[in-house]
Amino acid sequence: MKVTKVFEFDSAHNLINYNGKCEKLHGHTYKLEVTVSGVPDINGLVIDFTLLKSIVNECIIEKLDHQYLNELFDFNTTCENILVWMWNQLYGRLKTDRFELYQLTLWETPTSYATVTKEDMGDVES
Ligand SMILES: Nc1nc2c(c(=O)[nH]1)N=C([C@H](O)[C@H](O)COP(=O)(O)OP(=O)(O)OP(=O)(O)O)CN2
Ligand SMILES: [Zn+2]
Repeated sequence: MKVTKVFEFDSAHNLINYNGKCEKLHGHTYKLEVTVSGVPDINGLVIDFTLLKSIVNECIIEKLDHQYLNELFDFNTTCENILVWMWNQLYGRLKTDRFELYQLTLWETPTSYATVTKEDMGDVES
């Protein structure tokens, strides 16, 4: 079974090696969907949403919210590259005998998003 929690954060960035409006400084209200797969425990929880919130806030949101992403990262701050970083931050924190990180979807605008799954990333550790 899969369970998903949705987060939002606001960050500024500009793309590098890019010819277009996104080479200029601009901001997004990013939306992040974190999906965990596993077997419900005896009380019917795959992972407690409260625990999931606490881990994602610590590993992702507190680091990126109201930040200029180009100052934090040495890679081009595309959705795709940010997702790989997020996966590596979260994978080890969301892996137990009963559940694990399954999918991340990052919305950059209401019409643009990227998704990464375990199939894309394999068994990487943070
Ligand atoms: N494959 C990718 N392409 C682009 C990315 C990206 O992360 N991955 N990022 C950008 C820019 O950061 C830009 O902010 C988003 O582009 P776009 O969807 O074109 O933004 P709009 O505000 O124009 O969205 P509309 O909903 O179409 O108005 C560019 N490309
Ligand atoms: Zn952008």
